[in-house]
Amino acid sequence: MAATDPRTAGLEVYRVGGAVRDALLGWPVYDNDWVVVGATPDMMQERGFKPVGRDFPVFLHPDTAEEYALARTERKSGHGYAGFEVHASPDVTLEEDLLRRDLTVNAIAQGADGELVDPFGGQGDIERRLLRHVSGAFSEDPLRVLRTARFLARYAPLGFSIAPDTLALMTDVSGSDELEHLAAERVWVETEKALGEPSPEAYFTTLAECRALEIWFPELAGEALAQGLAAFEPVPEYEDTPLAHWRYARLVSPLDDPAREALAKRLRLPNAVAQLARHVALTGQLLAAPLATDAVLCWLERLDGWRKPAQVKAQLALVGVLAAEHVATLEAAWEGARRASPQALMAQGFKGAALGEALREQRRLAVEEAL
Ligand SMILES: Nc1ccn([C@@H]2O[C@H](COP(=O)(O)OP(=O)(O)OP(=O)(O)O)[C@@H](O)[C@H]2O)c(=O)n1
Repeated sequence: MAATDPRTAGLEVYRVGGAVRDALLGWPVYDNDWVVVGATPDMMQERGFKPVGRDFPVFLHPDTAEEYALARTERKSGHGYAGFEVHASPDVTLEEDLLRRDLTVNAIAQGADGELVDPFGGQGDIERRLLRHVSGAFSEDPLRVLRTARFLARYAPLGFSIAPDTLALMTDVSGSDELEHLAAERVWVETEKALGEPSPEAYFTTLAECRALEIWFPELAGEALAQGLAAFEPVPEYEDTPLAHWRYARLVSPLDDPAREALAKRLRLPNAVAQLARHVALTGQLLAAPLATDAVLCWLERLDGWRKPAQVKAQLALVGVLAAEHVATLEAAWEGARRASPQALMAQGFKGAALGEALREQRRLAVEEAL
């Protein structure tokens, strides 16, 4: 497309990153990233590209909305993302831009003629099924520890592993205080993506191996990880609840409540995810023993089942994959208990604490009947 596109005619443009990698793997490519060598921001804007980068010069193509970044080098000068010195100028070469990237498989460029530029052996590493860092610059961005673990969660089924030297670098980064300086939201974004991949357990076992797990997920370090991973599957398909969120909730379901909440707080989880994790833990506890009236009533109460039916339905979907034989019973218990009506009891003269007690007793009887 670059060859015929008037917007990029005369510019030195390469397809880079994930698009080239996935095309070489024979995977579908939905989204192209481009690097532009020898250009200035003015040249891009004159051609109608829209600047979007705050920290470095990136532009959106006015027609395709794909990202075009000017070739740049980066140097670490402090902690976190504020601490990057970016140098983008027309004299930065393609090789220099590729050198600053994380993994060799992500550092392959493809010219308009289809020719690959691969100075760091990315194609060889794709053939060898190896995730390998490009250079020591890998360590300048601690997010790459999580990204590499996430790529393994995606590509492990293809036979990929992490090169020992790269794992050693990841361990060094975890041992410095760099990883702690990441924003919790970025850690969650990587984790959420990893949880949606074909081998999510590879993400967590890799983080354990390079000792990053104990920094961001200390509650899952050691024996807790094996327990969490054993609880990973199966999860249901339920309306809009993403697979990644079910898996997260199952992973942390063996933890005790304070540990689960501490993790949610550290990761600054979206409320919906933290709540799902609580509910999934409740369901796990319910199913760990034979169904008993008080336990079922308590489960329904803690799911806020009278006011929030969707929360019970989601957990019934989970019961459907964990202990299908209980679904009909629990559904009947819930339907029965929901029929208890505060209005009817008020009409009979109940009020205040006595109303609450009478209501609970009616619900208890309905649950008992269903069991
Ligand atoms: N911390 C990062 C983030 C990105 N990159 C580089 O920027 C490219 C694009 O990054 P991104 O879009 O985040 O990832 P993709 O590789 O495209 O992967 P995905 O398939 O997950 O989108 C990567 O391939 C890599 O070359 C990097 O070196 N270090």
